[in-house]
Amino acid sequence: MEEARRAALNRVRPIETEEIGLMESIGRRLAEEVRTKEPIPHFRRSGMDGFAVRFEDVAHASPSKPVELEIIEQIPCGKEPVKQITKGKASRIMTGGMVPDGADAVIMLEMTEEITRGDRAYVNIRKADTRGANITPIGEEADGGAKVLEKGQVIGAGQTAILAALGYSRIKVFRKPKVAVISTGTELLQVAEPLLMGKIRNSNAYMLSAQILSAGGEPLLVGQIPDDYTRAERMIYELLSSDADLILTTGGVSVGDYDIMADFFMKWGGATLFNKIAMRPGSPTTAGFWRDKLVFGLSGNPSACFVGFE
Ligand SMILES: Nc1nc2c(c(=O)[nH]1)N[C@H]1C(S)=C(S)[C@@H](COP(=O)(O)OP(=O)(O)OC[C@H]3O[C@@H](n4cnc5c(N)ncnc54)[C@H](O)[C@@H]3O)O[C@H]1N2
Ligand code: MOO
Repeated sequence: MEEARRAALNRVRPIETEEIGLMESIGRRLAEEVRTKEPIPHFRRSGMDGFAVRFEDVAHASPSKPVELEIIEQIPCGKEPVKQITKGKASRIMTGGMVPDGADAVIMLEMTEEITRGDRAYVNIRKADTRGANITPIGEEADGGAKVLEKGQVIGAGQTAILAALGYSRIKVFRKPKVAVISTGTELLQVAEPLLMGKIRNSNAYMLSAQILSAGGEPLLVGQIPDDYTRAERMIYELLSSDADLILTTGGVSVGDYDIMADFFMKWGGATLFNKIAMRPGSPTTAGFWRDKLVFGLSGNPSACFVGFE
């Protein structure tokens, strides 16, 4: 199987790229690596609601010997602090807030008690914690210029969040490959048709469309044809000079009298890469290429067709 995979992959060329909006890029593949422009976070960030302090001031604080500090500023998220923390001072800070200069620890609100005397506010600190406690230093999550996403990665929820956080409103992605599907089989009915003796509805074309979509391609259901060699040949040659990037056929690749795709791959103008794979289901999976296009002859047997595609 690895050999067959390699034979096919050796023939593929990288697809063109396009630049699209962030929302449209969800589910697509990145055409370039993504690096941070600034460190993340780009300011010292508090991880708790509490008080920004100088560790030195509270190093010996305990429930029985709390340390009292004067509150000099309120720092909600999104505000740049204006006051520096000096000896005996503290600022009230929220989770996600910017830690003021001079502070080197944030004490959780639960370890403190606020008091007011006259028109001044103070806080009693009952626990010292450690130097640097509850502060995310600049660049802790990623340095400025660090590679955070690889070329070729699928843009899922996490990747979308990263792109948004880094300020990418337009994304360079690979174009979706157009994958043409031809279903062969005289027994095939359209999905909406009533059943007839000996006939079945074409389920492979829809199963393959779902697989193509999951793999990031654009399915084109180009036709459902009977086991008629000339029609199949004409359809494939037309597709080879169309804008389809890849051609898939289902059915007719085994040794039966009407297995027209097996004949096609023996006689066509392209090169056949393999016409059997040591796997089950999917043993008659066939592949060839013509100029720069791959054509896969997948089995008609639904489970073999599914596995052959994967
Ligand atoms: N004498 C031999 N007979 C078979 C061999 C063999 O080595 N010697 N291999 C068997 C294996 S394994 C498989 S797999 C199948 C492969 O057959 P084909 O890929 O040529 O497929 P068909 O004969 O056209 O159809 C097989 C089966 O699937 C149904 N089918 C076909 N198209 C569709 C469709 N679009 N949607 C749903 N179902 C479809 C078709 O009616 C048949 O029942 O060959 C074995 N035989
Ligand atoms: O090889 Mo067939 O593909 O067993 O079902």
